[in-house]
Amino acid sequence: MEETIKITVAGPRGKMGKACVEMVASTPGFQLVSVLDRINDGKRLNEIDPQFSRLPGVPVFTEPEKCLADTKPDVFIDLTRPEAAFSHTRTALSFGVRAVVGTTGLTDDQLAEIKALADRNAVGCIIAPNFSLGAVLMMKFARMAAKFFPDVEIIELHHDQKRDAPSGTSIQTARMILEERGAKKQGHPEEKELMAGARGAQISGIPVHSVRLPGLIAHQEVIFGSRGETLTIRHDSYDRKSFMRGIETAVRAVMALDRYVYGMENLLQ
Ligand SMILES: NC(=O)C1=CN([C@@H]2O[C@H](COP(=O)(O)OP(=O)(O)OC[C@H]3O[C@@H](n4cnc5c(N)ncnc54)[C@H](OP(=O)(O)O)[C@@H]3O)[C@@H](O)[C@H]2O)C=CC1
Ligand SMILES: O=C(O)C1=N[C@H](C(=O)O)C[C@H](O)C1
Repeated sequence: MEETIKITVAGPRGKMGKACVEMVASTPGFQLVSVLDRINDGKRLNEIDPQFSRLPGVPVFTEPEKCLADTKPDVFIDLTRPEAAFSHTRTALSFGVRAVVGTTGLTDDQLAEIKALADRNAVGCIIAPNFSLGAVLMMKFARMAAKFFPDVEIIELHHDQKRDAPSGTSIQTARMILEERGAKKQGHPEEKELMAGARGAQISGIPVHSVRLPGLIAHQEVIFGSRGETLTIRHDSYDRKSFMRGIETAVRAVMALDRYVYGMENLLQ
């Protein structure tokens, strides 16, 4: 029989954290041993949200070190904010606790520091800007298409409570496209932006446009253009449950890892 995987979730009052707590609590072989919150130290999970009334015994911590030392998880999942995620993940890896990080907005320098720590300590760490299978396939299909359609723009659309722009998924999509076609200037060589931002953010020549509206969850279009045709690859998350299968996969995968992996596309070969 497989051993139970003990898990801590950081960000349990957040949109993703709530969905993740539900997933962990209802997945056979997973045990939620603690949650790490910004507030509510010393309380129980059922006291901070009635949604979790059936999980009365789960302790809430605000100090990562105490949380990890007292409850000894096998895997630490972070779904918070970039600065918190950076600090939490370094702490987890220093404690020898494997990490699965979904929080977006970490800088390249922060990611490099986390990678160095995970690899040096030989502790598994998976960071993914998008855990949904459809989004990972969208990124892979976009990389394939770029070989034949080098001109591309990305439109990412999210709920209006999202703090980071452009989204982690759109940045990773652009980077995967760049692996195939390299950096290049698109559009007219003398193009001028009459209003700042009109042509979006530029990732090595790929324009990325961010839309934030109530009613949306997480959506992205990758539009390729060529003579007389366009190809649009679109993905839509209509429910945060779409990310949970990937987090479950990442938790199982990180148990067998002794190094850093960025992106679910590197696990789903
Ligand atoms: N990889 C993926 O597949 C996905 C990634 N994301 C990313 O996940 C992150 C969370 O998204 P979402 O749930 O929508 O955001 P929310 O704002 O709904 O939730 C973030 C939560 O983190 C809490 N938090 C902030 N600082 C700390 C801290 N130091 N310790 C513990 N908790 C803290 C916040 O508490 P408070 O409000 O009190 O500050 C809040 O409850 C974002 O970076 C988002 O981009 C989202 C969807 C999918
Ligand atoms: O904040 C969100 O909601 C999401 N964030 C991730 C990102 O920045 O790409 C993943 C998904 O798009 C939802």
